[in-house]
Formats: sequence, structure tokens, C-alpha cells
Amino acid sequence: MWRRVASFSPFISSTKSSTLSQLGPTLKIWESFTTGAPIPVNHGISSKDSTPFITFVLGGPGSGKGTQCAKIVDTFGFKHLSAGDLLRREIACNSESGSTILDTIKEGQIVPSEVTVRLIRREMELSNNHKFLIDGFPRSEENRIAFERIIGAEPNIVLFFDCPEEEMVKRVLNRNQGRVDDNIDTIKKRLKVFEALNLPVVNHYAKKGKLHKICAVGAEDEIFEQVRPVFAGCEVISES
Ligand SMILES: Nc1ncnc2c1ncn2[C@@H]1O[C@H](COP(=O)(O)OP(=O)(O)OP(=O)(O)O)[C@@H](O)[C@H]1O
Ligand SMILES: O=c1ccn([C@@H]2O[C@H](COP(=O)(O)O)[C@@H](O)[C@H]2O)c(=O)[nH]1
Ligand SMILES: [Mg+2]
Repeated sequence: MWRRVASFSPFISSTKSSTLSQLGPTLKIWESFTTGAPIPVNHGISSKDSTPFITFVLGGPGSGKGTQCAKIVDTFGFKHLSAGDLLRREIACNSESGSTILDTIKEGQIVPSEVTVRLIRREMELSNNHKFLIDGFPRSEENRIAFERIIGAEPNIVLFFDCPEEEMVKRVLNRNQGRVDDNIDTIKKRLKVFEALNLPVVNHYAKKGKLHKICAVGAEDEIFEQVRPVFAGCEVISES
């Protein structure tokens, strides 16, 4: 049985950010598994643990991050937070920063870290889940450092979908979801940003031993078979 327990938010208590310390401790509701039945302890997840378990999902434009995240959610019960979707939602609801975000996305550039991390933090705090898939973030070393400072946590796992440029361009141009950045001019800029700013983040986590590189070429289900073992022990277990 799942039950909800009240606790102090681990983001708040563990952060050194002055912004968050001004807010003070926030009472947070987390989900907790309470059957007492043991589940395999992997990646530091325990059955009664309410500490956030964070996965960053990285890869170039069109490498299949969103597609594979949907499968991870279905199989392992993570909360999916696509940074790009959160930014597009700000545009759609005409928020204060909406028009600046739109211009940045059209140019294939990176939205200021404070904006993106604030959106991610809000979703994490609102969620009853404690397993997060953060898709398409961090996009730069500056993003990464801002996340660590504001959230006060590092990812447990980093997935990197490795895909040849030619394949990424083909997929993005065929995507047909009406995205303002799915055109050849913006894709070229996004690919440059990916190489110059995203790859250093990938290298950072490779050095830390947290990176799981996935070959992103092939059928979606075949790619997921490379992803699945990374999350061994993260299955959603419910009482029968
Ligand atoms: N293995 C695959 N083979 C062929 N097409 C794929 C594969 N995986 C995803 N696609 C398709 O490629 C397109 C891009 O996939 P997806 O949106 O998941 O990429 P993404 O990494 O999230 O891209 P972005 O960074 O632009 O959001 C989609 O139309 C998707 O259906
Ligand atoms: O952390 C982020 C994530 C995204 N962006 C901007 O949004 C677009 C689209 O992102 P997708 O992940 O491909 O949906 C991206 O090119 C950036 O312009 C961002 O600035 N920061
Ligand atoms: Mg995506």
C-alpha cells in the first residue's frame, strides 16, 4: 500500500541557496511505500525512502529523449519533467518570461538557468512522486551548477542518448508536432549549442561515473532494452 507522509522537503533542508533559505523549511508531502515487504535496494532507493531520486536525460535534439522517457515512466513509475515542455508551457500561458523564452527557443539558445531551475523545482515540489526524470536539462555547465546550488542535489543517474547528427536532423524534421524550433535553421543552431555547451555536461558526469551512454539508433523498443537495466530495482511495486 502506498501512503503519504509529511516531511520537510529534502530540497529545502539540503540546499545552501540563499533564495531557498529565505523561504525557510517547507512542509512537503511525499509518497512512501509501507507494506514492509523488502524491495531490492539499488541506486540508493529504499522502500521507505523519500529522498528524491533524480535522473538527468541528455542527448541532442531528436535523439529520442522524450520517446524513451515515456517508456521509463510506464515501466518504472518516474515523474517525467521535460525542461523544454515546461518552458513551452510558459510561452503558452503568456507568462512574464514567455516572450523571451520563445525568442530563445527559436534561436536554439539556452534559457537562463534561474528560469528553468525555478520551473523544475516547482514541479518537483508539487509532485507526490520522488523519482524524477529530468529530460533535456542541464544544457550547460552553468545550468548544472545552478541546479546543484538551488535544488541542493545531484543526479543519481545520467542517461545520454548518443545519436548521429544526420539521424537527429531527419527525426526532428519529420516530427510534425508544430514546434517553432523544428526547422533546419534552428536545428543547425541547436546542434552547435549541443556540441559546445551540452557535451561538457555529459563529460562531467562521465568523469563522475554517473553516465549511462545509450546507442540511440535503431527501433525504439530495442533502444529501451539498453535503458531497462539501468533502472533495475526501480520497478513500481504495488500490493496485490
Ligand atoms: N528510435 C527511433 N527511431 C526513429 N524515430 C524515433 C526514434 N525515437 C524517437 N523517434 C522519433 O524522433 C522524433 C524525435 O524524438 P523525441 O521527441 O523523443 O526526441 P527528443 O530527444 O526528445 O528531441 P528534443 O530534444 O528535440 O525534444 C519523434 O518524432 C520520435 O517519434
Ligand atoms: O533546460 C533547457 C531545456 C530546453 N531549453 C530550450 O528549449 C528548447 C527545446 O528543448 P527540448 O528539450 O528539445 O524540448 C531548446 O533548444 C532550448 O532552446 C532550454 O533553454 N533549457
Ligand atoms: Mg524532447
